[in-house]
Amino acid sequence: MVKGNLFILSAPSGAGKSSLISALLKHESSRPMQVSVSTTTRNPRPGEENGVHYHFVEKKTFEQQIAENVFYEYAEVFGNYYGTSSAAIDEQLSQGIDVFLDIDWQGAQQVRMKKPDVTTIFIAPPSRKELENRLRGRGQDSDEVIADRMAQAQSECSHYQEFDYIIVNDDFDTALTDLVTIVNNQRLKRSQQTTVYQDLFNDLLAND
Ligand SMILES: Nc1ncnc2c1ncn2[C@@H]1O[C@H](COP(=O)(O)OP(=O)(O)OP(=O)(O)O)[C@@H](O)[C@H]1O
Ligand SMILES: Nc1nc2c(ncn2[C@@H]2O[C@H](COP(=O)(O)O)[C@@H](O)[C@H]2O)c(=O)[nH]1
Repeated sequence: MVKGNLFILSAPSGAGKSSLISALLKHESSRPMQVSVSTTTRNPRPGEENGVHYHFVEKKTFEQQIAENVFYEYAEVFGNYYGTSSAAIDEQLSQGIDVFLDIDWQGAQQVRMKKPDVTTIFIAPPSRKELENRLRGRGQDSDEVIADRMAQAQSECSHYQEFDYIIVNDDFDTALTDLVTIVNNQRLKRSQQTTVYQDLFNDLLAND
C-alpha cells in the first residue's frame, strides 16, 4: 500500500488554517485525509471538545509526555505547550491516509528535519488589519489575547520563506482551490504512484 502524505499548514493565528483544513476534509477526495489532533496545555475555548479539537492536558502531563518521547514535534506557543503525537500520525500514514498538521513554524522546522518529504504550506492573511478583524470576529479571545496574537503574527510571518507553498487566504473559495491543487499535485508525483501503477508499467514495458 502507498503510504499517506504528510502536509503542514502554518500561519499566524486567525489567518484561517483551521477553516481551510476543515473545508478540505469535506471536499471530494481520491484518498482518505485526516487532521492530526494535537495535545495542548491551553484552556479549551467555548465549544471546543477534548479529543476533537485538541487533547487538553495539564502542564505536568505534557512535560511527562515530552520525557517519554511521545511527541513527533512540540513547541511553546503563546505561553502554552502544543505537540503532535508520533504514534497517531505514524499509524495514519501507514494506512495510506494523508495527514494534515496545523502547527506553528517551530513545529514545522522539527518535522522537516525528521521527514524531508513533508509538504509545507504557509497561509498568509491578506493584510494585518484583516488578520485582526478575523481574530476579533471569531469572538473567542480577550483583547489581551488578541494583542498577544497580533504581536506574534510578525514572528510567524518572518518564516514564510521556509515553506514550499504560499496561499493568501483572501477569498476563501480561491484559497481552498489553491489548497486542493497543492494536495493533488503531491498525490500525482511519480514517487507516489509507482506502486499503484506497477502492473500498468509492467505491461507497457513488456516485450511482445
Ligand atoms: N477567507 C476568509 N475570509 C473571511 N474570514 C475568514 C476567512 N478564512 C477564515 N475566516 C474566519 O477567520 C477566523 C479565524 O479563522 P481560523 O480559526 O480558521 O484561523 P486559524 O488560523 O486556524 O487560527 P488559530 O491558529 O488561532 O487556530 C474565523 O472566524 C474564520 O471563520
Ligand atoms: N508546534 C505546534 N504548534 C501547534 C500545534 N497545535 C497547534 N499549534 C499552533 O498553535 C497556535 C495557536 O493555536 P490555537 O488553537 O491556540 O489558536 C497556532 O499557530 C497553531 O498552528 C502543535 O501540535 N504543534
